[in-house]
Amino acid sequence: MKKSAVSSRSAVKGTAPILDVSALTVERGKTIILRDIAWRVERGQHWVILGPNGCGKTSLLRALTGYMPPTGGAISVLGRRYGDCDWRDLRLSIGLVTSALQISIPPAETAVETVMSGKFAQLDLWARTTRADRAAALAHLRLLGAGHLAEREWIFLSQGERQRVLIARALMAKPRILILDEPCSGLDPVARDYFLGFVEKLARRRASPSLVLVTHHVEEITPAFTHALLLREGRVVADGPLAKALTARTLSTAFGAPMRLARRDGVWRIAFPRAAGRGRGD
Ligand SMILES: Nc1ncnc2c1ncn2[C@@H]1O[C@H](COP(=O)(O)OP(=O)(O)OP(=O)(O)O)[C@@H](O)[C@H]1O
Repeated sequence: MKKSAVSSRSAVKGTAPILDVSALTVERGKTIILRDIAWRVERGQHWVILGPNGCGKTSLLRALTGYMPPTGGAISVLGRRYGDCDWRDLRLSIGLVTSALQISIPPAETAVETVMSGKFAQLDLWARTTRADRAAALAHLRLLGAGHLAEREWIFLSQGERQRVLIARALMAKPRILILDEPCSGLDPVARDYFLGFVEKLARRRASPSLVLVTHHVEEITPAFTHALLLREGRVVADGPLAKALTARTLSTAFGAPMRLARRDGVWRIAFPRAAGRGRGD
């Protein structure tokens, strides 16, 4: 039986995975950016994607959101496959919070306006919104601990505040999966800890979309994350439940350097064996 037939049947039953990526390959010229990626996100799972610079994380996100057409394989969202239906429709099920968005926000736009613009997953459309949209936007801001910022203009928001406003904005479209692309970059350690507290709170809500956190840092994996996908050179090194997929061995393979991994007081940490501490002064 063809895979698409299986997918659409399970969608009818309401049992389709939220995201189903199979044999995904992306090539540009002679460069193979992603090779034969298989990845499945089921309801209630929260994933972390880890891997070194250039391993293909951003390319995978771009493929998932329809901006990087694959050269092979298939991507389905809730049983509906890219190529078989309007990709803009599928896009609405996938919220993406990425720093690339930040330059597109008008500097004088208030936080609540920015959040309302997320209803259509497009910029500059808040003028078509209603009082109910405004109430929803304020509720999302409050959920992210940013209710007090509602009338503050974008240009005045700190980096951590901007990230929370962009997450509230992404929630306006009621996505089934919410991708946070390196959301902690640029945050100081205290702001990072505070921000991760909100991510954890969001993940633990019953109505939360499945979260996908893209990061280089294991410290950012809060307890609500259940699964991990590790990439290296465009390939999957490991995927599955955290306890199985995230080990010293898989991390060392993904990052191409020996590492130790430990979890203390709920916080993951890596350490480098002494001999591998190149240039660290010890
Ligand atoms: N359109 C393209 N044409 C050719 N090569 C590309 C293209 N887009 C990305 N690449 C290459 O694919 C590889 C993966 O890039 P990608 O940006 O997905 O990595 P990444 O894991 O997100 O890296 P980082 O952690 O540094 O953000 C890189 O070597 C990049 O130069």
